[in-house]
Amino acid sequence: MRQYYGIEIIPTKEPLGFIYGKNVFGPEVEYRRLEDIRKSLLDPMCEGPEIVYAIAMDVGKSKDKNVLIKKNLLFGIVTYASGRLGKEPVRSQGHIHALSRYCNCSTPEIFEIWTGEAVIYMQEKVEDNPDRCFAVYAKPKDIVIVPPGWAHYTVSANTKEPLTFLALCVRDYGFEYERIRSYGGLAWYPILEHNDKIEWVKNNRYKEHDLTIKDPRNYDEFSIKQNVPLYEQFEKNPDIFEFVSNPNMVQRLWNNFIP
Ligand SMILES: O=P(O)(O)OC[C@H]1O[C@](O)(CO)[C@@H](O)[C@@H]1O
Repeated sequence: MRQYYGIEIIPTKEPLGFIYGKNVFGPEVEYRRLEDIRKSLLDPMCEGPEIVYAIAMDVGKSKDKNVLIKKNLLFGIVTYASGRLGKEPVRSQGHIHALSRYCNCSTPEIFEIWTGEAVIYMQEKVEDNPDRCFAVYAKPKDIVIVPPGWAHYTVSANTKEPLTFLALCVRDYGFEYERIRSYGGLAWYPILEHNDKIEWVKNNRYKEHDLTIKDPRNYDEFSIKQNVPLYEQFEKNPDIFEFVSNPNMVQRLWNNFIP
């Protein structure tokens, strides 16, 4: 893993967290505990690991810190506990990106899966009609973009190998939870069926809606390549990621966006 992902950050299981390599900076992890995320789960009373995931926001190579600041970008890394949340696989609670002060708009996020398997679930709106809902099934090396304003959560889809992913977002990130919690979560819940396969259950607090299940795609229009480490792409050409902190510069690409 170290060789491929272009930056030396090693996920640890006990305690859940990270070891940073030489010349790599990163903070103490923050934890999301089961108690913090219950309101967005299918069964808010479910049993599961006490600490569900560990997050380090603002990691990178020391040499790149100034560029990250200048471009108003931030890499975060997240690693998940094993286990399950009642019938659901281990997953994040889900959020919408709050408005950034710099662009006065919500911002996108780019995910790169490192270990395990992920489903990146996303829906256009958190209203009675959530509009389009997608579940993108991603494996190590896959890159997935979540557009500005969409609500999303990330599922650890392989019960045998917990998920770790890198994400690129705006530096002044903020998360909105209240609307999601008022609906008891997002419009679809993943549940683990026989053979640990994921099935999708509608959240009936939303009106009639569909789910599109898909694989990751190429993002040629953003000049982002699949199968080239995200961090390496940033090192080579940080300019291509300016749309993350300034999504309005590619406004036309967000219309009818398919992840
Ligand atoms: O707000 P939640 O759903 O607990 O998840 C927080 C994590 O989600 C991510 O934004 C990925 O969506 C991480 O970068 C972040 O730390």
